[in-house]
Amino acid sequence: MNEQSSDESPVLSAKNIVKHFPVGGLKRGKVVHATEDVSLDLYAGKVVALVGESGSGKSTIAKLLSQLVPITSGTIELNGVEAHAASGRKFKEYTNQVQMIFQDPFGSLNSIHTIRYILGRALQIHKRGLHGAKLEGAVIELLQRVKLTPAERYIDKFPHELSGGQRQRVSIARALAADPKVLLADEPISMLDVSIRLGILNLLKDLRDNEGIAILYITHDVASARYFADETLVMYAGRVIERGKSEMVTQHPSHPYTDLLVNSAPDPDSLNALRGEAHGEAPSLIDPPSGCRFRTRCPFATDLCAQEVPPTVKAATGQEVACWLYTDHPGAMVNIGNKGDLKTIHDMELPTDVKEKIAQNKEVHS
Ligand SMILES: Nc1ncnc2c1ncn2[C@@H]1O[C@H](COP(=O)(O)OP(=O)(O)OP(=O)(O)O)[C@@H](O)[C@H]1O
Repeated sequence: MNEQSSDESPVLSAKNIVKHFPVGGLKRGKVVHATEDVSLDLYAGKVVALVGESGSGKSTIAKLLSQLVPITSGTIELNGVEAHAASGRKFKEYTNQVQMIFQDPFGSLNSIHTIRYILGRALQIHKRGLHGAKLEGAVIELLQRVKLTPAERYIDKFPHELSGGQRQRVSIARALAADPKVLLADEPISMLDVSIRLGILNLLKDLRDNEGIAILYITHDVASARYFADETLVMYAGRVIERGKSEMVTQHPSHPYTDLLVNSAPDPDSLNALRGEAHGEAPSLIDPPSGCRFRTRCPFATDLCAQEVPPTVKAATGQEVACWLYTDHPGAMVNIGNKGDLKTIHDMELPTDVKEKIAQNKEVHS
């Protein structure tokens, strides 16, 4: 499933995780199929990006991996041991190793406390018995780890006295107070000014490279996944539809949806503006399409795509892709195949009507 050597074990591993949220009101008794059969592995010193448009299930994955919400089925393993961390001591042991960083550095820090208090409190939660000069030293060390230096300049400030980027650094420092093995970063830069985003990504890169922290990086932004992540997983309507080395997934997308996503960059959410239009409609997750969930928007869809969920196969470009086009099935419109001839949907000899449909699709989405 990934490019790691087989003797290296993942720190955090999700196997076939499913999350169905019950819905109320008129649709009582039904469920939102938020994530379906998602597997992913996070390794020490590696970043995995999860990309996809809004509502594709990215945040749900982060919440499941952080044990903030229970999984419907599947398993989560931390250091090879199945994790059931619903509450109490086990939950604390789990969160000592797996920490989340949230999108909103404005809302996630309590504005009535100083940075000294916020970080000191986090340290005391995770390391009992720390106080006095040792606690002060540990707070300063945390500020240094997130490059808020000299630490004395920041330690007595309140969150509202800091910039968005500085606040996000404090949020990261708070997560580091636990000395985690894994950081789950849910859109950590999307609310920040464009000019300071790179600084935060570079800080996370340093934590990956120098401290060996495993990072899940959730983003809408394909370009930042390419810059920052070793591996990229693309989600569509709750399913992973493509995964592989970030460079390949973002530069040579295999799945028709990834192709659309990459070509709608820099703002994949422009896709959302199209909801309701023929080519842009994202499917309902209460009654998701049968078979491939992308088939309602896909120029290559055939009856087969409606009948069966496509298997995940290896494309010639190395990515794993869940699409009938990459199989030899006679029911697929064409077989791009995984036969080693380095073809993707870009260099296909396509029927004119399909070419027109793709062009129309891209025009609508650009
Ligand atoms: N607590 C909940 N109850 C019911 N449905 C939920 C709940 N949380 C999420 N969902 C639904 O699950 C689906 C996936 O949502 P999720 O927030 O994981 O997507 P996302 O890709 O992270 O989107 P965004 O980028 O906007 O955060 C959506 O249809 C959402 O409405």
